[in-house]
Amino acid sequence: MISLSSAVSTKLLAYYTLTSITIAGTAGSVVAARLSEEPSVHVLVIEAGVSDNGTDSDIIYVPLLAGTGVGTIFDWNYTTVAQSGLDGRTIDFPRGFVLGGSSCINGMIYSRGGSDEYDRLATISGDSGWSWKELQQYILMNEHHTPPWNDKRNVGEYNPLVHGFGPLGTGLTPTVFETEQRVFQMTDDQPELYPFNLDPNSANGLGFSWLHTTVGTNARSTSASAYLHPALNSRSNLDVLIHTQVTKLIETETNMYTGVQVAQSATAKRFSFTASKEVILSAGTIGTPQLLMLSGIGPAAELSKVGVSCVHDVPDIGRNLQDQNILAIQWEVSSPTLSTFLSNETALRAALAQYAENKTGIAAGNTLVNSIGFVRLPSDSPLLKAGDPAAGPNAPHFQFAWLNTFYPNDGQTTPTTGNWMSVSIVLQSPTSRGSVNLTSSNAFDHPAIDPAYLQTSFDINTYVAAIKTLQTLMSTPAWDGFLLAPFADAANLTTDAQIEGYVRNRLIGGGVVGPDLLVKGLKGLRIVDASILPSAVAGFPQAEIYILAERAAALIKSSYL
Ligand SMILES: Cc1cc2nc3c(=O)[nH]c(=O)nc-3n(C[C@H](O)[C@H](O)[C@H](O)COP(=O)(O)OP(=O)(O)OC[C@H]3O[C@@H](n4cnc5c(N)ncnc54)[C@H](O)[C@@H]3O)c2cc1C
Repeated sequence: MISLSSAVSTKLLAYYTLTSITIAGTAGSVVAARLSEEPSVHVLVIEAGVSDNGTDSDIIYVPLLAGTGVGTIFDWNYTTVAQSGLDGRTIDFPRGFVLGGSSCINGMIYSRGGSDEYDRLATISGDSGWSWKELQQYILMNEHHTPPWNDKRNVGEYNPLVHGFGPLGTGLTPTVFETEQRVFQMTDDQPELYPFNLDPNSANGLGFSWLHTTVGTNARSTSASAYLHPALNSRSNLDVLIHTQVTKLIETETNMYTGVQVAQSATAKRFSFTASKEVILSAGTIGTPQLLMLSGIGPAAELSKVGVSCVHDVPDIGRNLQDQNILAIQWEVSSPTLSTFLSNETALRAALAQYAENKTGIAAGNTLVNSIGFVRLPSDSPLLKAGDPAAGPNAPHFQFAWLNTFYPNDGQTTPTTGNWMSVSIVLQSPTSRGSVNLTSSNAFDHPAIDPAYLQTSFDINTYVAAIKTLQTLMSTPAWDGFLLAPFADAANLTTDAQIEGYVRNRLIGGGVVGPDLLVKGLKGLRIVDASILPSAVAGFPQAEIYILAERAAALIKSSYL
């Protein structure tokens, strides 16, 4: 890693021709590391945020602390604009502000989504290379299954054949709670209603499964730790700048963007770097459209509102923002869960001390969420009359994840006593579409983020259907003797109107390029990150982003050689 001042004064400007410049998020780190495998390619990686190895990096890497990076120095700490679908609330919209991007602060769930998700991408892009079948090599070169620290074998809990040999470590829980036993009791009791799916990372996108998370043997695996640092430690053709924000893309020739302007604060001096080949924009769903618009590439009418002159009028930039928000229902239960342990400060301190000592114990593995269910609306559901927004006939409409603790929604306070578990509900194919817009021409001002939650009747009614499905499922015999009572807030969710009120009050946030990912109509500018996905992904997005970045890197490499 180098500082901006040394990059400017010596090495990068004086001695090298940069081949490409990328940004160090989840996707960008994969692309940079893969490109640097070719010694003739020199890559500069630029990250606005902090190092993943500095102060407080335990928050990132200790598996038990997953989730606590939100709202810290590792987060951009964005908030949305007021959401009319959420009774006017604004909600937090976390994104990673760190080397490795959001892979350092996310919930660690690694679930690819079934084949329908990728086949839809291939159809929309017109490139069969994005289909499930043709992506297999990139799927396998991205992650590998690792047994947990206690060497639990996980036999019958996953399918080794669908896991590969890539840098990212993924694994299953070392510690099983009663919650998981009950979930799989339910699939055993009623397989026709609640089918067991051996691995949600297989082509099958439906059913109830054990869940992989991005926990290697005993630490979180991120795109920084798995891809970037090993490359950085062993190659001289890769440089990383942190605390350095790209403020603008530079048009180096007509319609060609191979340069970037950077700065360390709103008032600091601007510097620029130019690549001989291209700039690979991987600033994520908020950063990428923001940067394009700051550079005059975007919808002319929106740009003129903040005094940015439009150089290329591209109406789609900043449109179609989709976010899969989360809603939890919590139950008090009869035996200890992770919540029991988390509310015992002495036990928590002892676990963190044990982890610091030898990387073992409850802090060394995923314990929060270990089982998941992907469910479709019934085929005769009136909600599907106007069309089915899911990726295909084997793609889910909603997802339930069982959490071994009290997972608070907006406005709820975690109880200090009792044993708790929660089920989070996530819509898989929301039809509401929002936007990202500039609030000023200053790159350091946060943009206006409007996910437009619950703007369509399909979205709100599918939430209502999902909650009713969950209520049925949680009243099957498998849960007898374990569930005591739902948390007071959710105790009276009987009518559709009561359920809708709960959703709107409690919910929390969770085709600009061609098939080659080059920005249409421009040269030297490619986008590789979640902002190019045309629709929300069933499952969880990070796995699809890693896979997409692997193929993108291969396409880019072959275009250089
Ligand atoms: C709290 C949270 C929980 C999540 N949980 C899960 C989960 O359990 N499973 C899952 O699959 N997905 C999860 N996700 C989503 C997933 O992590 C993201 O979709 C994915 O990591 C995004 O990858 P990306 O490469 O598109 O962007 P990011 O990884 O966000 O990378 C963008 C990078 O660009 C940098 N950047 C932005 N603008 C600039 C600029 N102007 N100059 C320089 N650098 C810039 C950012 O700092 C960041 O490092 C979660 C996300 C969050 C925030």
